[in-house]
Amino acid sequence: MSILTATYQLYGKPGSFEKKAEGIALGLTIGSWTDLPLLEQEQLKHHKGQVVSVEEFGDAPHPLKPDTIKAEVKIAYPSANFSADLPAILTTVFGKLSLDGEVKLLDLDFSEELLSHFPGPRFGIDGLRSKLGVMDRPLVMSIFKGVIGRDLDFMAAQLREQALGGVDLVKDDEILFDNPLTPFDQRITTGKSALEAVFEETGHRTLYAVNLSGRTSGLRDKAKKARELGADALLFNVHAYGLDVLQELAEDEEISLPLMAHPAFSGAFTSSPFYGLSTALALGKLTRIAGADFSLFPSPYGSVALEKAQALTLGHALVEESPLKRSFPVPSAGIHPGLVPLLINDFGIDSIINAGGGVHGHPDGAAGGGKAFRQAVDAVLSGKTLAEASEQHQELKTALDIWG
Ligand SMILES: CSCCC(=O)C(=O)COP(=O)(O)O
Ligand SMILES: [Mg+2]
Repeated sequence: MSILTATYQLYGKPGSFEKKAEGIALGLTIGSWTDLPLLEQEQLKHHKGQVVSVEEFGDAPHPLKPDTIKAEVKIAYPSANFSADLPAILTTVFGKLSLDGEVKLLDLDFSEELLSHFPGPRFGIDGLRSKLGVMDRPLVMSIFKGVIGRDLDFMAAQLREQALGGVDLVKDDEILFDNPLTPFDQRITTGKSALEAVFEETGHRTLYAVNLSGRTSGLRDKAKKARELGADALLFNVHAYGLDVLQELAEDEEISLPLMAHPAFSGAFTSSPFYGLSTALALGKLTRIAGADFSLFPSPYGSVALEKAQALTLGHALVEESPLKRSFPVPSAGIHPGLVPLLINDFGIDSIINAGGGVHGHPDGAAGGGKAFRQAVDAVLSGKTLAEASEQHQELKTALDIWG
């Protein structure tokens, strides 16, 4: 029988965790197993959660309750207890438990059999690289900014500038929804012709990820329409909808488009050190399992920073060895060209450098901003410092002068 092992972080008095763990293992599976008649105990034992390990950290007291310490507890759940879908899994391992005091779900370890029920990314890092024909460097992505209240002409001009800067991808900002000035369908068709024009002029290919938004019941048809209209990729605010909605989109053969998961809303259930899910689990492992080809998350050094160890664990969860394809890590927020050496050092070349303000805020416009990022990437890959490269590249020099 296959199992799913959950790792939890708890706080409590030293020596109290075995009992607490046993309570969770029972409470989330067969309830008061020990009070049942022997025959029923025997019949139900295959459904009982098992405490796998309890590790106390005596040197990690609770910051506000110094008589309690941190512990990590692993509990294995028989897969016979749940159907092979994320709503059932999350309800089993962290349903009512998520409401029961300071408990944080750190990780879930899927058996290979259970994992086989999930799609993972349809394209993954290799598929996206093939689409773009870029195999040997981090991709560079920029974000539409200030498009709310503006029309399609503004959008097309901004897209053209970004593409001329040499970025590989441009994505909608996650706060751009359906609206009369830049409707979904026309964003796709207008974007496509703007990017095709740049390709014909320069030979550089840029893909555009349009924000798939609206009521859940309409998403599938909207995504299919996007494909018919020639969309390159879909941005999706997965955590506002739920991971299972992402999975539905990823599995649909008639959609079959790269899916870019935005982290909007996830801070509501990942940011607390005591409650919710770890960011690595929510934005890393589960987002990959559910089928995201890209996962955006706060980088450790930008304007909305994630603690470095968490960001690295998250990035690793997207690319670690697995039967599933790899998702692109996209560390984001407040990124400028001066951060490119750190980004490549920490996330490797199989990652995406993503910037909004760092592209549009460049004094030479978005085209200059895009070029500065591409110059920074080339400098790092050829073993030059950014300062050295900036002697040859004016756009990079300007960016470094402003942002450092
Ligand atoms: C918090 S990760 C998502 C980043 C994002 O959505 C964004 O728009 C970043 O823009 P910036 O101008 O900070 O590059
Ligand atoms: Mg944004």
